[in-house]
Amino acid sequence: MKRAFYIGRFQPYHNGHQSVMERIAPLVDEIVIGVGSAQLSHEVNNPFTAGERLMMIAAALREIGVSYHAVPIEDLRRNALWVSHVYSMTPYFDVVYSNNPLVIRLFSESGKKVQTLPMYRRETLSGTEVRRRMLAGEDWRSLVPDPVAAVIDEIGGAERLRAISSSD
Ligand SMILES: Nc1ncnc2c1ncn2[C@@H]1O[C@H](COP(=O)(O)OP(=O)(O)OP(=O)(O)O)[C@@H](O)[C@H]1O
Ligand SMILES: NC(=O)c1ccc[n+]([C@@H]2O[C@H](COP(=O)(O)O)[C@@H](O)[C@H]2O)c1
Repeated sequence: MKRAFYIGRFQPYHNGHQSVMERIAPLVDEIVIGVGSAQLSHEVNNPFTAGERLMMIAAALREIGVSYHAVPIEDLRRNALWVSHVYSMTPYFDVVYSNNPLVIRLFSESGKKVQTLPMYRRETLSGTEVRRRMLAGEDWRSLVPDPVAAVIDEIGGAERLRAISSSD
């Protein structure tokens, strides 16, 4: 059984994340997905709860049909202990896929195999751009899988983000 680990904040889950999942899925038996900064929500840069992000991931991955475990992971103030913290919360995995320099450094130093993947249409596919468009009232739905847009609509995500932003 080969498992890959992929962590992100998924604020929200977008088509860049989906392209990463599609590329990893054929290479492994299961994907272990870390929902990072799980303690954060209701902030302009982190509007969604860990539970809401789990709903987005479930909706998106139903389309791919990959086996996965999604695990919320809260941040820890000590980077040197973070990899052990992740291990304590996740099923065993063989390889990490990430483009985050700190994540790459911490897992590499622990001896774990780390792979990077090329960014996919990064000029538009970022959580930052999806949130910017939600705030500006521009089209954000085309940047996320349709089932994720449905989840965000169901929880009133764009309205929440605008309300949080205007009370800042
Ligand atoms: N367009 C993309 N193509 C490939 N990988 C991506 C893309 N966008 C993000 N990633 C990668 O997915 C992982 C999780 O990213 P994250 O959830 O922080 O998304 P983000 O779009 O970078 O978010 P934000 O803009 O909110 O900081 C990281 O390793 C990140 O580099
Ligand atoms: N010390 C820590 O808590 C620590 C270290 C490295 C990464 N992380 C988390 O891992 C996730 C990485 O995801 P991104 O690639 O989306 O930034 C983030 O949620 C980040 O906060 C946490």
